[in-house]
Amino acid sequence: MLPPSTSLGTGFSRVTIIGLGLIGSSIARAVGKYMPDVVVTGYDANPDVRATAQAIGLCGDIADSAGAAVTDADFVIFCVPVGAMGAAAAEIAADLPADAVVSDVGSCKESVAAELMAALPGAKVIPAHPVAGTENSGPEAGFATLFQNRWCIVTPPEGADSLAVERVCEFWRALGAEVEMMAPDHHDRVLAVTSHLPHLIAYTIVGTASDLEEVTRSEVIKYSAGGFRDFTRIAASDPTMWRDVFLSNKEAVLDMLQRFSEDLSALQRAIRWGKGDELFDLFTRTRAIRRSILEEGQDDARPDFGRSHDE
Ligand SMILES: NC(=O)C1=CN([C@@H]2O[C@H](COP(=O)(O)OP(=O)(O)OC[C@H]3O[C@@H](n4cnc5c(N)ncnc54)[C@H](O)[C@@H]3O)[C@@H](O)[C@H]2O)C=CC1
Ligand SMILES: O=C(O)C(=O)Cc1ccc(O)cc1
Repeated sequence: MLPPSTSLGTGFSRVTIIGLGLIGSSIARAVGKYMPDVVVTGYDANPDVRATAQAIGLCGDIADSAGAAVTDADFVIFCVPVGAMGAAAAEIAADLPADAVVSDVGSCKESVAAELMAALPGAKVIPAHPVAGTENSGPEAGFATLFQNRWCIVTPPEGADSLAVERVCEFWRALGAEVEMMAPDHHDRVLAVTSHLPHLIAYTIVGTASDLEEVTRSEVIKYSAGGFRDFTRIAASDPTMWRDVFLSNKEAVLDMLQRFSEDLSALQRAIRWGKGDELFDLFTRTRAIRRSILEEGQDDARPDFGRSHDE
């Protein structure tokens, strides 16, 4: 039997969020907005973050230990950097109610699922990844509409409790996301090319520009045209979070990087030998991909892409 029904049928009435940065605070705000009957408890290892969360009234209660945050929970979501998932889960192991569902929002799924299941043997662990975010971090960066019309990929382990899977899917739908199910290793390969490699390229190009001897730093800032500016936004993303992503999704990222390097070398040759048709053909194909993304309607939730935090 499900507990008394809450809004939109997730069955969850007491949600605990561990990690109150961009994603944790966005979930807290979104639950407050779209599931007002659900009680939200938050915890963050950083006392300054807890104090800010308290001051801005992020959730019903801010606990002062991870264990205390979960004692009454029926749904616990880890929103900490992927390298901190195992340690954060170990902290709640003694206090997690037996029937609670556990999930996370980590950008890599195979390693995170393994760490959560190892730290919480017997728990109903249903990992997920909302493919929505910004370059900002911290509890004040979050906003309730972050997940609206964005994908959330749910990666249930083999033999997962199907009711728990459905409740996690419903939770994300209630926050406005579209849910897709995927095997964790496939998720990690798809995200390696669509998210992790682009971040690596942005970090590299901004680093390269700032290391150039003959172009001054102020010239880079002054003359940065659209393309470079877009890279600087991505390269401003949280260093801890992205260090952890690359170390956790090492195999898939290295594989995609190898393919990327080969394609880059081919472009290098095309430029060197004046093969304009090769460049033109590639740029025509890539323009079509951009147009299909826009037609898909997975528009960007960031405010500087035409939406407001307060929507
Ligand atoms: N930033 C983004 O755009 C997206 C991030 N993610 C994933 O969401 C997770 C969180 O990312 P953000 O919210 O952006 O990071 P953030 O840096 O804004 O927040 C992370 C919070 O976790 C806390 N924390 C670290 N270790 C902890 C521990 N052991 N126990 C409790 N709290 C702890 C930190 O103090 C910090 O407040 C990461 O796993 C990331 O891969 C997923 C989708 C998008
Ligand atoms: O800000 C951006 O461009 C992003 O790509 C946000 C993002 C970062 C990490 C994720 O796992 C999902 C989304």
